[in-house]
Amino acid sequence: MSRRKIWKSQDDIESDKIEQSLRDSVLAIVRKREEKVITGQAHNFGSDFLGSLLRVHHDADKKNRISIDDVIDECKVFFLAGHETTSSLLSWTFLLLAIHTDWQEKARNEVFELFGQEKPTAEGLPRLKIANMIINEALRLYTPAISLVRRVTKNVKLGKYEFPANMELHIPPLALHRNQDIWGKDAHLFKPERFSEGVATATRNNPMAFLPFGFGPRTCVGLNFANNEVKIAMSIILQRYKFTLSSNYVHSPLSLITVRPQNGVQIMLQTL
Ligand code: HEM
Repeated sequence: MSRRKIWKSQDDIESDKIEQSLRDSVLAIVRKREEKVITGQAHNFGSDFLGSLLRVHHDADKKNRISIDDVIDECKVFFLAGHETTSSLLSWTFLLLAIHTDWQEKARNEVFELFGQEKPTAEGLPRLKIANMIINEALRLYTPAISLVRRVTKNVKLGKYEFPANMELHIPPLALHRNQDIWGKDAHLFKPERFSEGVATATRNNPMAFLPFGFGPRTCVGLNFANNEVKIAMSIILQRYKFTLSSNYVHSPLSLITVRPQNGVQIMLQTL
């Protein structure tokens, strides 16, 4: 049953407007892509995510089709889930590299060894071992998503705990990521070397100890995409600049869907 408010506050009106304009923007992109096929400028909808959605939307068999509202919703989910999280990870990674310039130097050396002054390549990205360790350590200390939500489908007994059906569980990855029993007394310190032998060794084969992308069937579908995106941005910046933290920076992590630096991360760039 859909619920409609009889009286709308100023915030409700504003939020409806924003939703409508978001929908209109996505719809304009969708229509532009469709137009290309209709006018014969393109033979198909494209090989990216939007192309895949449009193929299903226009499937010859009506039973397989998804509605235009589904297409728009999927685009909104991927845009929001993919943008906020990755920008949060990039910000924290650069904060940590601006403070720990020894690791910045190690990461830069690796980038130069693999790519020189050239653009990062798809084959080279999985070989960025130091960058991977740094990204994992940033994800551990400043995990962008600080709550994973699950609903209990039936009564369950787990050890001394009983969970009734329909209960909502909020799992806090940050509490696990900074737990000294799991990570040791230096759990609060930035030490990418923890991940030198991979995540399984760092967590002593406890997959629940490190949950930046969640776990199980609903684990983040953009995990590899995000990892590559951050590695590309990191490589391009490291190839061009050295950087340190500005004295204007005030540490104030703010939890607003993701955890972000409230006032941004101010860094001082020095051209190489
Ligand atoms: C650093 C970047 C990212 C982080 C930390 C992150 C984190 C997460 C987490 C914690 C979940 C919930 C998993 C669970 O409940 O077990 C999730 C789900 C999801 N993420 Fe990401 N994500 C990131 C980037 C992306 C990107 C780039 C995309 C898309 C391009 C994306 C798309 C999604 C989607 C669609 C879901 C829902 C999956 C489902 O319910 O089946 N994420 N993400």
